[in-house]
Amino acid sequence: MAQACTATAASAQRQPQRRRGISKKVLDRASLEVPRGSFHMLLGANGCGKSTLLRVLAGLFQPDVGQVHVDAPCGFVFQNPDHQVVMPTVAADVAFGLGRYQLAPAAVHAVVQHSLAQVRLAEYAERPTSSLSGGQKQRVAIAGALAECPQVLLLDELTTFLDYEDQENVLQCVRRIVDSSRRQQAQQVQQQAAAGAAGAGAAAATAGGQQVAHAAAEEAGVTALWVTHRLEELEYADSVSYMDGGRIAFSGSPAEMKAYMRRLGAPV
Ligand SMILES: Nc1ncnc2c1ncn2[C@@H]1O[C@H](COP(=O)(O)OP(=O)(O)OP(=O)(O)O)[C@@H](O)[C@H]1O
Repeated sequence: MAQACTATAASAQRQPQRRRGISKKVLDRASLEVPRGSFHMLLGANGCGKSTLLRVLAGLFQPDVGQVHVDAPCGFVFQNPDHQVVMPTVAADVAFGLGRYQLAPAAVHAVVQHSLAQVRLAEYAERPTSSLSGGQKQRVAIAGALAECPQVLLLDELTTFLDYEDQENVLQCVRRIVDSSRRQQAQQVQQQAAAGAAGAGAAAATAGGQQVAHAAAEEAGVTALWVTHRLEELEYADSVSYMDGGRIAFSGSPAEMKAYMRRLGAPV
């Protein structure tokens, strides 16, 4: 399957502000592959380098060595929604990033409503952002990222500051976004195959349809890369990578990940 993001042997050091002159290796030849159209989790203990790798993928932080590829455009959502949701109303916040595109007000309104519908907050457009729960704010932040039609969502520990119900809501929200993007992609494949059938006769259309289906699988919609240290969030993922000491130590399915953790002696 094609990859939406890759980091190849990325190494990086960081220098704590209070300890100038002392730098610490945070990424140590980290290599990550995120399948296109998947909900991929990057799991690991606090401080192992997950957020740094996510920032490297987003272009917010440069590695010392290594190579990075990310399907553009990509959207980043931060751990603390109070750092990202800053406008007085929900609609204004989702529209914030659209300011650079010179869209007509009606087009902005349509994009905002569509993005809010994707996170199931369509009724909240005129609400003050100060009245939202943490989970609702995270979904508004996700809607703001979606408004710019990303192919990749880079999501940094979104559940850290949320209660259990909000954690579930945000996880389900991302799962739905990936699934509905896949369904839309599949529908486009069918429509294109049907158009091919109408134009080229049934036998040729079957082959043509297969080619289109293959091409669409290569461009399989929105990819979500979700950083977390919570093993219990794995049930929402299609695939997972485990980071340890600045390196990707394991990648596989959630079931394979649990088996790997059991071999390490973790209570899974
Ligand atoms: N801005 C920074 N300046 C200096 N050191 C930093 C900075 N940000 C992170 N670090 C250090 O880099 C290491 C990796 O941090 P990072 O945030 O990437 O890890 P993480 O796995 O995402 O952990 P957490 O879950 O705690 O956020 C930590 O030791 C941290 O102290």
